Amino acid sequence: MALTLSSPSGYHLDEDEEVAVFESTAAEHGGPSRPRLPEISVISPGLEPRPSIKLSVKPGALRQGSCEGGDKERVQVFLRIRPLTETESQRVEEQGCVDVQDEETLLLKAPKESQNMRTAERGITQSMHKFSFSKIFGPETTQQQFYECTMKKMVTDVLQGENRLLYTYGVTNSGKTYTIQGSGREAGLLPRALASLFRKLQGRLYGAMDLKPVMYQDVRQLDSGEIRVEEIRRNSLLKEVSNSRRGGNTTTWDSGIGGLSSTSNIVTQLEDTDSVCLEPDSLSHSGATDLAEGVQFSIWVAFYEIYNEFLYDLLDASPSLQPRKRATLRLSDDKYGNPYVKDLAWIQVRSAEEAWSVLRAGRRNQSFASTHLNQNSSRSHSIFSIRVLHVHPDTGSTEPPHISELTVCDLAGSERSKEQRNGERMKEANNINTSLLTLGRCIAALRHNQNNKSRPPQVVPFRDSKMTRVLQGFFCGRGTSSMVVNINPCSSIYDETLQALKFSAIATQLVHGPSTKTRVAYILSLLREPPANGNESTVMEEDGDESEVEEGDITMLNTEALLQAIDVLKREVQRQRAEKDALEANVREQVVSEMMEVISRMEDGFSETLEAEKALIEERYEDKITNVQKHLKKFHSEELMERDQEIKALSEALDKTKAAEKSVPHGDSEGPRRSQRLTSQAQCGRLHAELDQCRAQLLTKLLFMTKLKMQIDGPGSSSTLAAERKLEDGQRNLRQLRLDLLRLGSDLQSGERACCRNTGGERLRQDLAAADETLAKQDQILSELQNGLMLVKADMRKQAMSLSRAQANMSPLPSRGCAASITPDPCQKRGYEVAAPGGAENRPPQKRPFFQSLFPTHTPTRKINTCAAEAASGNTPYSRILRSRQQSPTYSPAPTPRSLRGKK
Ligand SMILES: Nc1ncnc2c1ncn2[C@@H]1O[C@H](COP(=O)(O)OP(=O)(O)OP(=O)(O)O)[C@@H](O)[C@H]1O
Repeated sequence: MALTLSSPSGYHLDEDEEVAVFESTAAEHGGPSRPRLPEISVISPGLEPRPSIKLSVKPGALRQGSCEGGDKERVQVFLRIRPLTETESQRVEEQGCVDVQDEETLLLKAPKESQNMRTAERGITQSMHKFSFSKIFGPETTQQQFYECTMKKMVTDVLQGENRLLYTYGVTNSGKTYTIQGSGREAGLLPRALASLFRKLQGRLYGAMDLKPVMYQDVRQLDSGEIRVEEIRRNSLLKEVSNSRRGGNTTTWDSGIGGLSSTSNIVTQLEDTDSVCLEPDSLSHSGATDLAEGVQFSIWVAFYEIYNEFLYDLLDASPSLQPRKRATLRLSDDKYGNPYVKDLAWIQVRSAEEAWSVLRAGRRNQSFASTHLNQNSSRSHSIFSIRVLHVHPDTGSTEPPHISELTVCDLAGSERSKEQRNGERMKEANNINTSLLTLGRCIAALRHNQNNKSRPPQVVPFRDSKMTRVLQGFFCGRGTSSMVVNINPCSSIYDETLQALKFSAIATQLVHGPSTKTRVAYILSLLREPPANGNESTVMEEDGDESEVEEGDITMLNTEALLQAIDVLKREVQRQRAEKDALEANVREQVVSEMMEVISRMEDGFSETLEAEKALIEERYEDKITNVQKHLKKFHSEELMERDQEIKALSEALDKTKAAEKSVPHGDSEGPRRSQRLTSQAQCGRLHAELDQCRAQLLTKLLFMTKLKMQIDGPGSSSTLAAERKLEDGQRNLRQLRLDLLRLGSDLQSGERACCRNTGGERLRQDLAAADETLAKQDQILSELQNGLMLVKADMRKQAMSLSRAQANMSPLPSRGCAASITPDPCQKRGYEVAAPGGAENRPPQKRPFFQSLFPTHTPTRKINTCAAEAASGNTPYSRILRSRQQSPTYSPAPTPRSLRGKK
């Protein structure tokens, strides 16, 4: 099952290629239809799948002696795992995340805290990755063993006229510089290669300086003056090295870019001796090389670095001028479009020691700095080139000597630029990462071109960085390249290690192919039909003017060819544009996905913080609520206690009042209201009885009056009619009075009940006030009724008087006996017939005691009683009004309590 993972390290891959690079071990298991990630991503160098490999082959099981193997056509990629330092072991960095399964297979297992594990947990990637290499070297591998298996053969090849490149790639602090240069007595690949080279060339060295390598891969015949200049330069450099070693001088350069960042006063890791420190038996294994007969070899070396995308010559030291700004070097193309470093110092060396001295001189100028991961971190890509001129001194040939080259490149370590706090370090890290990314893109494009021969070739972006441009030739058929991937087994840098290994996985796909055309050479090849199969230089070969051909001159082409070239270039531009667009889209996509990852990490962080804060706030508020509850409880219990005390006090006061009421039955108005109501109830009853009695009397009187009227006047007498009307009014008033009294009684009873039920002081007071009000109204009604009654009685008296007068007037009339037979006048019995209108005896019997007992201290009642007395006497304004109203034709009886209530 082919995986559709994003391409490693951000290099563009098309689908077919992904199939070749990423294979899944889950394919054999025939997984479910729903796509799911396999447990292990297998990143294989071969196009054919490897058989499954048993796990847990210990690193010690690697065959250290065997260095053969791997496809010769394929670019060799070696993996070297460095041992953990003591400090790292103490930090428990060893978590088994790097597992060597056999000498070609490595299994990476993501540690728990790694980013890879987090993405694996979300199902985006796998947590285990399998990589294959040409050969894996474990932590116990010695420098000698590593040299034997990697570079030894290269030295031989170079002496036989081949071009070879070896470069190290890896995360910072993974052992690249250690591998190339060595440390202490553990000399690295480069010193070993130099020692081996001179050992092989014993007796075959060409000592003269008249032939010098120039430009891309040319040789120049020097004249005597030039030879002298070269000798001076060489001697001064070697002298300077020996002087500085004796005097312990250090050199400080100003890079001119961002202040002092290129310093050589860092303690060199190499032993400061005149000879390369090698094990006694190391050269004995070098073996004899089949060198061509009659050929002598002139060895020239150059050492330069690419720092922040600027080229610096490390052998261009002028002590007299220090400190000074270092001169930057320029990259140029020769007439075939091959790049070379212009004005680079090539120094002829005649022994391993001299080469060693030159190397040390260059190291002093190299840019090192202390970073958070490495105390002595290379901040630049350093390139050491050995050019071997194959000279035929005896033949007298005019042909320039053949030239072969061995280049060793110690790339700066990839790292997270954000880890760098220092601005200069961050800039360096950015530049390092950019150039390494370009290298990755170049390798990916080369592999694409090799794997997709039918498709139009991709432009390899060598020109996007200085480093790729310098090394371009080795990827384009000038020679072969080998890659050493250094890794550090620390779990804390697992994610960076994984990226480095993914990068190398692409390199393992490369095969050494024919040259890829670039620039002028490429254009020329496009113009030739059919392509010139490697003889493209023939067009330009006749041009002897170096200054013209140096940058690649195509102006000598005729117009037709130039127009053709323009068309070709137009098409090329369009294709490149499309490619760049695709690349940009890819980069954008990756940036977005990375941003999304960062955002999701931030989200996780925020939600964690939010949860923590929520919990904290909840805890705080729970505490607050508990406190408030406690205080409220306390407050309420205090309140309740106070209320209880108040109730107690009130009930005591009530008890006291009741007791006082009992003891004082007729207290003042503030006193025992309940007894008043009881008394009033009794009085109402009595009043009711009295009224009934009055009514009976009135009825009797009415009958008597009716009889008298019938007897005296006969029907239709006006005075009798008025009396009848008044009597009817009186009756109506009396009925109303009875009803009101009944209502009063029930009100009093309900008031009494309410009084008993309600224990609240305030409510009691309100009810009492309402009862008082009702009593006052009833008093008023009663007094009105009384007045009405008195008026009726006064009318009756008048009637009685008029009757007696009528009787007196009728005395001459017969039937005195008849009169005697008439029922005696009840008024006479009571003495009404002689009573003066204002006499006290005219008052209704028992009236005063009733009101006095009902409202003993009530002033209005007394007033009413007084008024009633006055009314009875007929002297009060009210009686006068009544009289006037009685006389008026619109007279109506006094308002009843019901009508009063209705008005309210
Ligand atoms: N195989 C090894 N055996 C013992 N020590 C090693 C080995 N590889 C590396 N080291 C030690 O690890 C440390 C870091 O190595 P080195 O400086 O070569 O890393 P680097 O990859 O060049 O780092 P940078 O990219 O930052 O320059 C050094 O102290 C070195 O001595």
